[in-house]
Amino acid sequence: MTEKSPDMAKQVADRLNGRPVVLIGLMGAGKSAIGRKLAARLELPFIDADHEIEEAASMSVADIFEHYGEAEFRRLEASVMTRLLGAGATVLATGGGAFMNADTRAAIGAAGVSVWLSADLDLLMARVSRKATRPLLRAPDPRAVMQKLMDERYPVYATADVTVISRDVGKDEMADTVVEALHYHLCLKTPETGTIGP
Ligand SMILES: Nc1ncnc2c1ncn2[C@@H]1O[C@H](COP(=O)(O)OP(=O)(O)OP(=O)(O)O)[C@@H](O)[C@H]1O
Ligand SMILES: O=C(O)C1=C[C@@H](O)[C@@H](O)[C@H](O)C1
Ligand SMILES: [Mg+2]
Repeated sequence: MTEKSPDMAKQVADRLNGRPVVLIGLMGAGKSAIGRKLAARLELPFIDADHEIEEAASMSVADIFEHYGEAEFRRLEASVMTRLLGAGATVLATGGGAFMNADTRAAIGAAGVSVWLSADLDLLMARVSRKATRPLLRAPDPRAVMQKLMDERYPVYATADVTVISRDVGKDEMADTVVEALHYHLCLKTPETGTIGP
């Protein structure tokens, strides 16, 4: 399927003016899948932070957790995020925990435009149950883990510049919705009132 509004995407890309769009959200929210389609619409490079971490460590995220522990993964994640945020205008899909690091959050705020893909528990569980590669969910009750992560993280994710509710619609429709939300944030909203300008 083709994108709905190439003009809108072009205006968003112009307004980004060298800044990355940084996608945040829980596992299964669609950061990687929607991020790839968003990048195509904005004609920007797509970067997946989890993939970059795997390249830097020459091993999978699951293996880093298993062999070095979560704390070491978080250190590596923070350092990779610093590097990626300096890469100019890109669409950057973060790992689900990256925005929970205060330094990383501040760096995202300074360098980029953050977009939270917010999704409810049922949708997330339906999505993540397709693959067993996520180390945090290798637990006796993955749904309870996801609920706990939602409780801890959603108040922090909610500080993102833009929030898009992840709906059970196709990926192209979701990517179009993100373009529209970015267009509203970057091109229509006035900083003073938060409403549509001038
Ligand atoms: N809008 C959508 N419609 C249908 N499937 C989707 C949609 N968004 C994501 N998916 C699918 O859900 C699964 C999880 O999505 P994805 O891997 O993009 O999540 P993520 O936010 O990157 O998660 P993680 O933090 O674990 O990397 C994938 O199989 C993806 O293709
Ligand atoms: O939500 C999280 O903390 C994680 C999400 C994934 O993207 C990976 O970064 C890793 O599995 C941890
Ligand atoms: Mg991902």
